[in-house]
Amino acid sequence: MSNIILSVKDLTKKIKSKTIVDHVSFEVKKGEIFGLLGPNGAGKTTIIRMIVGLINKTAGEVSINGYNLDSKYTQAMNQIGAIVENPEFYNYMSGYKNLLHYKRMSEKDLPNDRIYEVAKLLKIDHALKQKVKTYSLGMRQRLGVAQAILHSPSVLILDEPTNGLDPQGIREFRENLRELTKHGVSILISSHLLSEMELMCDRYAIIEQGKLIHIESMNETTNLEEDLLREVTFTTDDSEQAQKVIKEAKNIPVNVLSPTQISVSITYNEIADMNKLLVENDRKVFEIVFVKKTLEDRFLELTNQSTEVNPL
Ligand SMILES: Nc1ncnc2c1ncn2[C@@H]1O[C@H](COP(=O)(O)OP(=O)(O)OP(=O)(O)O)[C@@H](O)[C@H]1O
Repeated sequence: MSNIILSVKDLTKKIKSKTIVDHVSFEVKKGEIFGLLGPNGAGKTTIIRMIVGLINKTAGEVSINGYNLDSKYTQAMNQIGAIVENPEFYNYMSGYKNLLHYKRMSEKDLPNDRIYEVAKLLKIDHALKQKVKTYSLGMRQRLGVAQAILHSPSVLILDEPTNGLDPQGIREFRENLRELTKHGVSILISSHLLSEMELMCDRYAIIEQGKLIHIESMNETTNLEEDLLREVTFTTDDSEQAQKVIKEAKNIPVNVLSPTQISVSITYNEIADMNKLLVENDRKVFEIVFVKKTLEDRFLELTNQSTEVNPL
């Protein structure tokens, strides 16, 4: 069985003469959380709407768990669970009844136990008897995911799912999604919030003006071995002396940040040498801080934008 659950090839959407999505290709693997990241208007929602069959694509191919969206539409759709707009519920019915109603509409003959199973997975089992109108936004969101995965899809697709959630809600939601991946569900998620994507995704694609400009895995973003210059801060007993030692030995710029702190731009592999140099020249080194590259750094490097994307 293939490890690729969702495959998108040359997906394109034109509306009149405007190309909104331009030959976008990516793959989502089993059990991974894959992010579509990009500023407002980049085309993320349009990509998702094409994948879930809400709008027609102009060109390209989508297959979900091996089923081609064009030739095996029903089978492909059965593999998808999605929340593209805010999920709608019957507010005066309980969470359980909402899920039961949804289950009855499902093509699959699902056992009632499946309701408890998904509710437990999303940690709303304690609230199943309560009316949905009493649910917090976070709980409604989780009920939406429970509903979307009721029929055991291979891939869950979420468009900006944390919009409006508070930090605690976002955190819980993140944990819920991670839990789902442990049960083999793959997740495609879109967001313009860099920090959120950084914590949530295993891999992400950057979308800009309808084009996919880069795919990267989160470990690449924080890969310490790569040969890139980073800001490293050394806390020593004497900044002036430390600066002198480094300048004489290495002839590189040294910033004095405080009487005890200096910073230099070096690679990860040079940190140990720099420490040795300072110690051998009688400096006491108390702390070394290596500034890891964040997703925001990568985003700005790749897109050259001053950032429409909220860096929070
Ligand atoms: N039906 C349409 N007709 C014309 N233009 C459209 C249509 N749908 C989307 N667009 C345009 O396509 C571009 C991409 O929109 P899309 O909603 O996919 O972006 P997005 O990355 O999801 O951004 P957001 O986070 O704001 O939803 C935007 O410039 C939008 O105005």
